[in-house]
This record gives sequence, C-alpha cells and structure tokens, in this order.
Amino acid sequence: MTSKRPKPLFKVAAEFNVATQSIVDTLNDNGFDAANRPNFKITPEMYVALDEVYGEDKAKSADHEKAREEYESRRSQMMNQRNDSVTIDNVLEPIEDSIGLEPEDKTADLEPEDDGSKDEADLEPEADLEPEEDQEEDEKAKAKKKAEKEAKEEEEAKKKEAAKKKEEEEKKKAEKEKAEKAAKEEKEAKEKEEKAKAEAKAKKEKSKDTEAEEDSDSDSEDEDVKDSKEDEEEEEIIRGAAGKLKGTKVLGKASFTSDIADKKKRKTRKRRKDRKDDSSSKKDDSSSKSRKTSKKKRKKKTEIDETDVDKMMRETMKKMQSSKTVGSKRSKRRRERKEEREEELQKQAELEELESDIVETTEFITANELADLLDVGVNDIISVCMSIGLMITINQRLDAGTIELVAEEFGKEVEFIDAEELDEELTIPEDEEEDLHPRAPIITVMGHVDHGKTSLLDYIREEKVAAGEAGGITQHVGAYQVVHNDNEITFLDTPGHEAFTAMRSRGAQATDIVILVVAGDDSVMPQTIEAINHAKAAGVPIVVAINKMDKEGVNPDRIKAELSEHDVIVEEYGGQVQYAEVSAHTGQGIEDLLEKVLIEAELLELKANADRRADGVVLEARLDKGKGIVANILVQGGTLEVGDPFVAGPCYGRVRAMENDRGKRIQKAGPSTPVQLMGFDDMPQAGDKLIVADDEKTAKEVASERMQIRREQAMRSTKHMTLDDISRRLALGEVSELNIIIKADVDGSIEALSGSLQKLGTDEVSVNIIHTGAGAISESDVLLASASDAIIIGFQVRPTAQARKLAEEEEIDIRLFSVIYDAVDEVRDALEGLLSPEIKEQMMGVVDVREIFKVSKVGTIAGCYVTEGKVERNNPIRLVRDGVVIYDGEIDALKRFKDDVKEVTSGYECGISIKGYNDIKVGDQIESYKITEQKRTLEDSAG
Ligand SMILES: Nc1nc2c(ncn2[C@@H]2O[C@H](COP(=O)(O)OP(=O)(O)OP(=O)(O)O)[C@@H](O)[C@H]2O)c(=O)[nH]1
Repeated sequence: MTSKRPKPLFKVAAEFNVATQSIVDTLNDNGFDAANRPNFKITPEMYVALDEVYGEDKAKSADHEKAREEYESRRSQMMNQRNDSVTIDNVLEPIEDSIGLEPEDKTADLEPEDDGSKDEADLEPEADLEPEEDQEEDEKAKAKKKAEKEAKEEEEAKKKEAAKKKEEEEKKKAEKEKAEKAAKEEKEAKEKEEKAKAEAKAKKEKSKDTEAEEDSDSDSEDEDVKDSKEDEEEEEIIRGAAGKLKGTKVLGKASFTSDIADKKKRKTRKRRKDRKDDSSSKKDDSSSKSRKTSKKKRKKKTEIDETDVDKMMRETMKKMQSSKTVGSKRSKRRRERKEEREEELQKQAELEELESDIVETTEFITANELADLLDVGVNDIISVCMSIGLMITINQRLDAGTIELVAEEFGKEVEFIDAEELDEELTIPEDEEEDLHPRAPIITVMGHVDHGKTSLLDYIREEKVAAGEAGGITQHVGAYQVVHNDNEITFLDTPGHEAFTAMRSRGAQATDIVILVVAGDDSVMPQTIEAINHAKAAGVPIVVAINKMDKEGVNPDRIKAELSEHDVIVEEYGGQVQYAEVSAHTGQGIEDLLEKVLIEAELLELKANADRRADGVVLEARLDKGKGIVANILVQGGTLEVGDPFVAGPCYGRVRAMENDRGKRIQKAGPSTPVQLMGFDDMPQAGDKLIVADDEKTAKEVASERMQIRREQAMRSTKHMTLDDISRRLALGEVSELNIIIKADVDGSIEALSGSLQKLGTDEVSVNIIHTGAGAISESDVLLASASDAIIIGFQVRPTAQARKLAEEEEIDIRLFSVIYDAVDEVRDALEGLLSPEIKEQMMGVVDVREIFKVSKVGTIAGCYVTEGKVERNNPIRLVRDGVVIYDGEIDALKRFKDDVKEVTSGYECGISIKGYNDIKVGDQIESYKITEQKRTLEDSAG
C-alpha cells in the first residue's frame, strides 16, 4: 500500500517493522537523501523503494502493531502484579518478555479472542456466561488445562485411532491450504516437518519427563507446542480425554484465580523459551541454513499449532458445555452475579440519596436564590436568619457562613463552587468521538531563570523578544504559533511556572506538553525542580531541552543524571522522557526538539471539535489606547468567529475583531489558536475561561451575575484590613499581614507576581493581595492603599503625576520594579526583617518627549525637555508610555543643539536617541536612572 502523503520516518519504520536506521540506509543506498530523524518525511517514491525491500516484513506489520499493543497492556498488567507480590516468576518476567517478544506476536496472530467468540457463537450458553474477555480467557485456560490434565492421565492408557486419523486429515488440510498460498512455503514446511520430527524425538522424552512433574500446567497454551510431531501426539491425547471429560467433577474444584492462571502462563512461557533454546542450539549444530529461513519455519510451525490448539479448545468447550456439573456451577455464578449487580445498584441509590442532600452554590447568592435552591419559601430562610440574629431582606446576598448555617437548618449540606461552574446555559455538551479532529499541541516552556526559555522561544519563532525585555526576563504570558514540518505547534510564553500554576488554580489548564529547559553549563536548579513538580502535578508530559550546547564545558550527561534523581528519566536511561540537546543561539538541535515535541503530541492524540461554540482561556488582558481592552485568548475547542457573543469570567462582549499572533486580522480561529480579541466590556483576568454564548443577552446576564459575586467577594475580603508597617510589627512579634496592591503592565505579570508574593506568607506573616490591575498607578490605587494600609508594587509601570502627589501626601509606599524576582526578593527580605546590602535604583531625571525627528541612518531622535533632575548620557534609561514601561535600554546620543553632551539638566531642551529602539512617540517620558549598591537601613525597609 503506498501512501500519497509523506509519512514520518518513525511511522514507516513501524509499518515495515524495521529499525529507522535500516530504512535510512536503504533509502541512501537507493539514491535518496535520508536522515535518521523520527519525523523525517518519507515521500511516496521513497515508500515504493522501501516497499520493494521490506514488503515482506511489512506484511507482518499490522499484526506487529496489534501484538505490540497487546504486549504493552500485558506488560502493564504484569507490572501491576509485580507491585502486588514479588515472586521469582515476577522477577523473571521482563527478561522473558523481551526474549519472548516473538512468541507474543504469535499469540496475537492466534487471535484467541476471535476464536473465543467463534466458540461462543457455536456454544450459546458459553456466550451467555462469559461476557468479559478476561473471564473468557480464564475459562479457556482452565478448560485447556483440564483437558490437558485428563489427557495426560489417559496418555498411556487410551489411544483413539479415529481421532488420530481425523487430526491428521485436518492437519493435512491445513498444510494444503498453506501449500496453495505459496509453493515455496510448503517446501519449507516439509523441510521443517522433517526436521521437527527429528527434534521431537528428543523432545518427546524431555517433555514427558517435564509433564510428569508438572502435570497441571501441561502446556495447554497454543504457542507452547513446538513442533508438528508433538502436536500430533497431544491432539491424540485430547481425543483420548474426551470421554473422560464428560463426567468430570474436577471442574468444580479447580477454580483458578487469574493470578494462578497468569503464573502458569508465565511458567509455560518460560519453559517454551528453554525449549526454543534447545531446539535452536540443535539447529545451529545440525543446520547451516540462514536465519531468515529458520525464522520462517518457526512461524509456520506456530500456524500449525494455532489450528491444533483452536480445535483442542473447541473440543474442550463442547465437553464442558455438556457437563451437568458445569451447568449448575454456571447458573450459580449467574445468580451470584445478579446479586452483586443488585447490591451495586442499591449502593448507587444510597449514594445518590446522600448526594441529593448536598447542594452546590456560589457564595453571595441572595436569600431568594437560596430559598429556590433549598426548595423552601423565602420566608423560611428569613425566619431562620432571624433566629440566629440576622436581619436580612429577600435580595440580600449571603456569605458562605450564613448560607451554610441556613442550609444546615433544612438538612442540607453546601458545597461552594466557582461562579463559572454554575452557568448551565453556557455548558458545552461533551463532544462526540466522530467530531474530534487532531489539534496542535500547546507547549509551555519552563525552567530556571536564565536557562534560556525566552531565547529558545525566540529562536523558534524567529523573532527577538529577549533583547527588548528589562533584565532579559520573560515578563508576560504570550502565545505564538509556529509551523514545523507542516505541523502546527502553539507555544505559551510564560514567566517560569508561576503563570502556569496561576492558571491551573483557576481550573484552566492550557498546556499539553512542557518543554523543560536546563542550561547545559549549569545544573538542575530549584526552579527546574519546581517546574518538574508543576508539570507532574498537572499530569503534563515533559520534553527536556538541554540548552546552551554551543558553550564550552557543557555536560548534558550530568544533567540527565540529575534529572533522573527527580524522576525525569530520559529514554537513554531507560525512562520515557524525550530529550534534545539544543542551543537557542545557534539553533543546534532545535529541529530535533520540535520533532520530539510532535512525537509526544502524537502519543497524546490531542483532539478537539472545531465545529461547535468556541471556548478558550484568557492568557492576558490589557488596555490599548487605540483598540480598548485587548485580551490574548487561546481557543481550546470550537471555532471562535468575529461577531460571537461571549462570557469571560465576569466580563462579556461580542468579538469585534481578532488578530493572530502575527498581528493579522482574522475572521475565525479554531482549536489551539492564540488570538488577540477585541470587544470586551471590561478587563478579564488571566485564567478566566471564555465561552461563546448563544446570544448576547445570555452573555450579559451571566457576566453581571458573576461580577456581582466578585464585587461582593472583593468588598468583604478587604473589609478587615488593619496593618502597620511590617518591620515594626515584626519587631513587636505580632502576627501580621502585609497588604499589597499590584499594578503591572500586563495581566500575566500580575498573575506571576501575586503568585510569588502570596507564597512568601508564613505562619507569622501572611501576604494579602488586596487589589491588582494593569496600567499606571492611579489615584484610586493610592486611596485604596491608604484605606487598607497597603503598599503598592508597580511592575513596569509608573504612578501618574496625581497619584505620585497623593502618595506623598498619604505617605504610601510605592515600589517600582522592572524584574519580578527583585520585587519578590525585596518583599521577602522585608518580611524576614533582613537588612542585606542591596542594589538600588536611583531616579536621576525625567524628560518629556515633545517632538520626533526621523533621520535616515541614525534613526529616531526625540526632541525632549528635562522636567526633573538631570539626564546623563552614560546612565540607563527607561521609556514610559501612559504610565507603562515599554523599553529599558541605553542612550545612543545625547545632544544640545548639534553638540554631543554628557548631561542635560532640568529646564533645558535636548535631543535623545535610544540604542536599538526607534519607536519613540510624542508624549512619552524618558527616565534616567542609576544603579547603586547600598546598605539598607531600617528606615528603608520600613518604607
Ligand atoms: N551561549 C548561549 N547562551 C544562551 C543560550 N540560550 C540563552 N542564552 C543566554 O542566556 C541568558 C538567559 O537567556 P534567556 O532566554 O533570557 O533566559 P530565560 O530562561 O528566558 O530567563 P528568564 O526570562 O529570566 O527566566 C541570555 O544572556 C541568553 O543570551 C544558548 O543556547 N547559548
């Protein structure tokens, strides 16, 4: 079968049942240019060439695949058993499996299930009794064993000539059929038969001995029988057993557990292996035939065995069926099962009854809603509240405590859930299997600071981001889609694992695979371990990228060893984690990495239904001066279209316009596509789930209900704020709280910061994030801080002039950062009362950009006016637009008229150009600052 589309190498290798290297070698020998990469594309021409060489092997490949699956499932079954009890048999298992892989294949060829079903068709009662495959197999195994056992007992006593003849006839028939298939094969079969006969003589002796010793596990297994001569004899024996079996009572006694059956299977397999060894060594001695021929022969032998065993089993089944004892046993079992089923149903009913006592709701529902929920009159609710000293009105929203109390009065238990989970009108029905189609994997890159996450993403999407970021740190969650070898991959650009966790905590898991970046010149670091733990907790597979391979002294082996200590075991070390050695600078190994990601994705069989109402997750949101509220959305299911009404957390809207990750307007976005969406009524938060509603009215209703609940929650949660300065409280040894307001450039940064800061809380000091928001620090932020004794942390943002003034008046501490870790460190130090020497930033001057000049070759020159302090050419600068830092860099040229100058002081005009940055606009501010190292004082730390 030739495919019209190119196929990846690893698939073709599996199809042909050949090593990838062999495929590559063959292709190269045939004049193709092939590389041994798992995803290397095999063109139809190559395929034809391969088919010529490996066609024969390919014929077996379908079975191979099936056998592999069976092998895998059996292996995992055995692994489970091994965990239960470690026996010598168990310990021997892996070796047997690996050696016995071929016989396993044959087992698959034999298709015991099919045979069983045929039997069932023939033998009705059996079909009734054995609906489950496992039981069927057990039954068969038992039956086979019984038959065998009886047969062995009768072995010397009875010889049934008729049966023998019949068997021989059938055998001949089978051989004839094979002869028809291929004359060549027949020849081989004959050769084999002769040879087998010779072998059998020796074996017969041996097997008799063995069987005498182990009568109960006397090789009922199909694949166990090793040669035709032996088969003949065994079949003979079966016939002999027929009469005996009819009246057997032993069946009632012998109740094999699956464990025993399995053990026996293992035993027989082991012995088979031994025998095989024997015979193969004999073969080696006696014959100089090629390996290929002997392989074929062995295969043929098994085919004969299959027919024989099949027959044998049918016989046994018939006998069992006709047995009275068996029948009564079965009806007893049937009764038992019926009872079990009834018991289960009863348990389920009880559970349902119990569950009906639990009501699900959100906090802050009104008294009226609670009455509906509890199925009582609202007056009853009000009177219960009165009895506990609460005067409420019908429309009053109740907090969790009150709801719980009231519900208890009516004998119900309350389970509080997210407002989002309650909106039934928005729930998307589960997708039908046939509607699901493959989708692009969504990848999160995680790793320790500076191990090269941003650089890696940059390289992959061939754009530069790291250069424009303050401190080279990834500061917000973005998403990008790349195409690799015709396969799409969606990358989420997160600041370490914080955003990943923040999103997950809201039930929004947006990641399919984690690329764990570890710098090859460094080692596994704390954040690497955290990332591993986060990925594991989320059940997301990891692909390891050992980065910076271009550097001298990198030691990937050490890193692999270190990773294995944290249960990330790469394939090379016997694990299942894929890894690639890469350099984000030179691009080395990145192809390989992407291929491994795609393989991992293929294993996950990621699918989505594009043909339904869309849903997705908000990655970040911000206010754009021109566009209004813009949110970065990752569509997870369905297709999002311009014009769709939607709800996202407590916000709603209609898709006004969408842009893809390259800034291009698009009309539709399917699963795994990141888009910038315009059309929100309010600013959603990262992690909010977006769901398309049937109409805008529904969307609005749902959103406003959620908004009310959130407002209520926000109001009540900030009610009890009482906080003095941290260090004083610490000194007094009081339990204290640190209230923080976070303002940042984008929502992703807020998520990252608040997650990290909240974690700093200890038993003594807890950290409360009382308000967060994107954009400049405003007057209302300062007022809130003043009302709740909070400090304000500004990340990549600046206070407005009024806010700055108000903060001074109210003595509010505003701390500005450009690097997340600095903010975290500073708060941690404050909480711990540490006064360590620190690098501090000192603002030197502020200039307003009043005019812009574009000069060819030079770039943009900003005509500026220094409003505060002074600007020095050698000091770093920041470009601030609408209170948000948009660039951190250096001055290229500082001029007064036409002259280069070293500094310009307040009240003077000057011309400034920024190194590597030309997008300066009128109205921007340039801040000049200086880094100083200083000893922190108590006053500093107290703010
Ligand atoms: N030689 C070499 N340097 C690299 C490579 N990848 C990244 N770097 C450098 O390592 C430093 C950190 O890289 P980033 O990409 O900013 O690292 P990150 O993990 O995103 O760091 P954070 O955003 O701070 O968490 C930068 O100076 C990069 O130039 C690489 O493959 N080879």
